[in-house]
Amino acid sequence: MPEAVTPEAFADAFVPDDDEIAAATEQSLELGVEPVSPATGMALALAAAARPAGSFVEIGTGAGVSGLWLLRGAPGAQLTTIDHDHDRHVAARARFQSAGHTGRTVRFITGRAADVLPRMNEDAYDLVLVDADSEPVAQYTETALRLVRPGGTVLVARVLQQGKVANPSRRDRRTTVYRDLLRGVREREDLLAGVSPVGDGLLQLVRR
Ligand SMILES: C[S@@+](CC[C@H](N)C(=O)[O-])C[C@H]1O[C@@H](n2cnc3c(N)ncnc32)[C@H](O)[C@@H]1O
Repeated sequence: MPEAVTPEAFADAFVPDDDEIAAATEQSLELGVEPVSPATGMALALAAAARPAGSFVEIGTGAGVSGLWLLRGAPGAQLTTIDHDHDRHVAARARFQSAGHTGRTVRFITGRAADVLPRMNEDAYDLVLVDADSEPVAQYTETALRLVRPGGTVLVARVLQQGKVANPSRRDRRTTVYRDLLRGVREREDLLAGVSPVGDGLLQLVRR
């Protein structure tokens, strides 16, 4: 078992190494993208594994780390991944190919989420991961809930914002956006909602 000083570090160290994900992580950092943490990635893989042949959407490809995790959990799934940054998509495409995922498995849509999402089919996907810009996160989440079929899962990364969301004295715009998102989904009868403190916080929603 790994030795680690904090529960978070322990949870990250517990995740087995994966060369492809390590390479994508390195490339992300070179491109100035913060990828999901190893423990968050494994949480994505575990959620994905429940839909082995599912159709997934990812908002915020980066250099491919979170997408590789989703496909590690469900190698038979199909992933549509959206990012407005062309260079990041070039990098991610290379990483997916290197990991053995062909164009039949991964579809890239290069564009702004606000333009792309309204053109996607509703009730058509099994899982949507939201990990893009923060200001429209509630809007993305609402749209994601329309894209998934009943029983489908929506995951939203980084919802705890380095602990700021849990601290009521923190009222900056970004923190408030995530706090309002969590408040808004907590008691909805059409959802099952939970927050996991993994990484920077992962909101997990199931559409009833
Ligand atoms: C935090 S990074 C995603 C990291 C990635 N999920 C991972 O774990 O490797 C956020 C990504 O969202 C993209 N992005 C930001 N705003 C966007 C928008 N409005 N539409 C589409 N992509 C956006 C950025 O280019 C960036 O690659």
